[in-house]
Amino acid sequence: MTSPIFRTDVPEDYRAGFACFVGRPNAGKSTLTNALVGTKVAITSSKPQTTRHTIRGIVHRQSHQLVLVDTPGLHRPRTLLGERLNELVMATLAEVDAIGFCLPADEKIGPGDRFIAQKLAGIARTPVVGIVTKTDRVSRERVAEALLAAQELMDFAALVPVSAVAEEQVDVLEGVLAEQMPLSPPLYPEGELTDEPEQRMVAELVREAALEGVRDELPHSLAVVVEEMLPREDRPADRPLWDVRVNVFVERPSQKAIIIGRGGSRLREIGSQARTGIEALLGTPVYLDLHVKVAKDWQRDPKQLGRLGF
Ligand SMILES: Nc1nc2c(ncn2[C@@H]2O[C@H](COP(=O)(O)OP(=O)(O)OP(=O)(O)O)[C@@H](O)[C@H]2O)c(=O)[nH]1
Repeated sequence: MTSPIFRTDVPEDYRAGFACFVGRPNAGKSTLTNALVGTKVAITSSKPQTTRHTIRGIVHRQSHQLVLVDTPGLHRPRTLLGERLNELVMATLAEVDAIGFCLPADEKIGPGDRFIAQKLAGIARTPVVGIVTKTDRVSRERVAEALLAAQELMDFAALVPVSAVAEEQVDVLEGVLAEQMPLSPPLYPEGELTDEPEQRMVAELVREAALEGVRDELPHSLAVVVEEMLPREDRPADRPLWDVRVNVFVERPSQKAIIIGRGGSRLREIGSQARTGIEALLGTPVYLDLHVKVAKDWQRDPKQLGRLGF
């Protein structure tokens, strides 16, 4: 994906490579990525299917480097967008050095998990590590049961129970994933946490804010595009301000009304929450200009999908 930086001071047994997490919606993939990377890179939300884009976080250590590729959930496609997402996931899976299959400890294995297991079985080259997530939510007995159930599901290179929230076993999982990486010098320089363009992360922050507390069907109908991100001219050097112009696309006028809220109240809340995140990300105050637009049936229209960056 990126050309290696050849260093002479790394140990001979240094390992580096790509890993990604799969699992049904809400399995805990984004939270786990954040726990490993230690910074909020991937966007989490209590609503399923929020991770649309491939966002990488990098775990850089003395002995290994893990480049985490956070993919959208692999699920049965219902729309053209769903199909595109699955294609994207399969393409990513074929390229990585290890796959972490997340299975939440607080839920039984279901058809969604079997669907993913069957897909993964088709990628023979890549080792799959089974990860029983959210172990803090259940008893030790239930964790043991979940591990046994996972073992029945498919052949794993290793099986690790973990809690990203309670930070239990995160280091163990990191070690197990590192073992699966090929011998290689680091692929990215130290300190580089993500190679996602900032604009994409800004778009994700707005998307996350817009999804807070809305009805379940809305997430699929939202796309966010950053139109412009510029430092404002005529500002003193010690008091910079960035202008960030963002469009939120929905499919129907009724959805536009939900996002905007009574007298624009929801949109103001979305703007203020997103701005806090964007300011933290960019390290500068921003003026956020948010617009809500209707793009009819964008999920089914290839031309619109292209324009919206899918
Ligand atoms: N208690 C507990 N909750 C967790 C843990 N990991 C994730 N969660 C919660 O589970 C929900 C889903 O987590 P995400 O990390 O967004 O899940 P995801 O698999 O990335 O979800 P999608 O983007 O929808 O595919 C969030 O509300 C998290 O806070 C954990 O270790 N313990």
